[in-house]
Amino acid sequence: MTQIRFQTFALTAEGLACRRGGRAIFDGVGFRLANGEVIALTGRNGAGKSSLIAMLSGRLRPEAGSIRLEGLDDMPLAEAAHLVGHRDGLKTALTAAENLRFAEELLGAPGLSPSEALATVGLPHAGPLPVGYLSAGQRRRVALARLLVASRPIWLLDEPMAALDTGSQAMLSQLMQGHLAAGGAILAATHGPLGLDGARDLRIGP
Ligand SMILES: Nc1ncnc2c1ncn2[C@@H]1O[C@H](COP(=O)(O)OP(=O)(O)OP(=O)(O)O)[C@@H](O)[C@H]1O
Repeated sequence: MTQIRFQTFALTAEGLACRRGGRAIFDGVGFRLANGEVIALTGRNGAGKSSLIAMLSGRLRPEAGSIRLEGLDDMPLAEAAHLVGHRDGLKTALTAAENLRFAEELLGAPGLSPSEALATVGLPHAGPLPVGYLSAGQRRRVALARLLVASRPIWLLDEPMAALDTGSQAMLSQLMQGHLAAGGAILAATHGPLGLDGARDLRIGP
């Protein structure tokens, strides 16, 4: 049985509005996300899914509305959330293990070691390889392995299944299930199924 790792928390967004390049992208977006919950963020291309994730990770200011994290001893959302964006954010000249060591030091809250995390995502031999040598799906899996080297309660994932083959998609569903069972929460922008029971749909845009 999975052990609960995370304290009680609730992330609440109300009346969020987004404007980019002078254009209104969405407004009136709200949700509540607490321990063990998952939200599948859906909407057409350009609806603003990545923009909403950027707001939640503190990289983009909402035009209106509020984002509030309660619990977790008043930890700021930027420290509680783990972002895997749709660009993988890896340093291509560094090896897979070096990328994960970098993430471990940057993000704190140690989880698995880089080699354990790589084995978990099915890349046990990729540690010494420069990330630039890896395929798109393998790079994606290294990016997802960052979720495991630093233990943070809220996962913000932008198109996490992109570039993954069927087996890797199943592996990711299992990782997400484990995170939820440990008391974590997930908000994932997606165009397809996440393979998780009980995911709530949050659709933005027309
Ligand atoms: N830095 C920026 N400056 C101006 N406009 C931007 C910027 N980034 C995104 N946009 C615009 O904001 C809108 C929302 O983009 P966003 O990437 O959030 O959509 P999305 O729902 O994630 O799309 P997709 O499904 O294609 O990934 C788009 O019209 C996009 O062109």
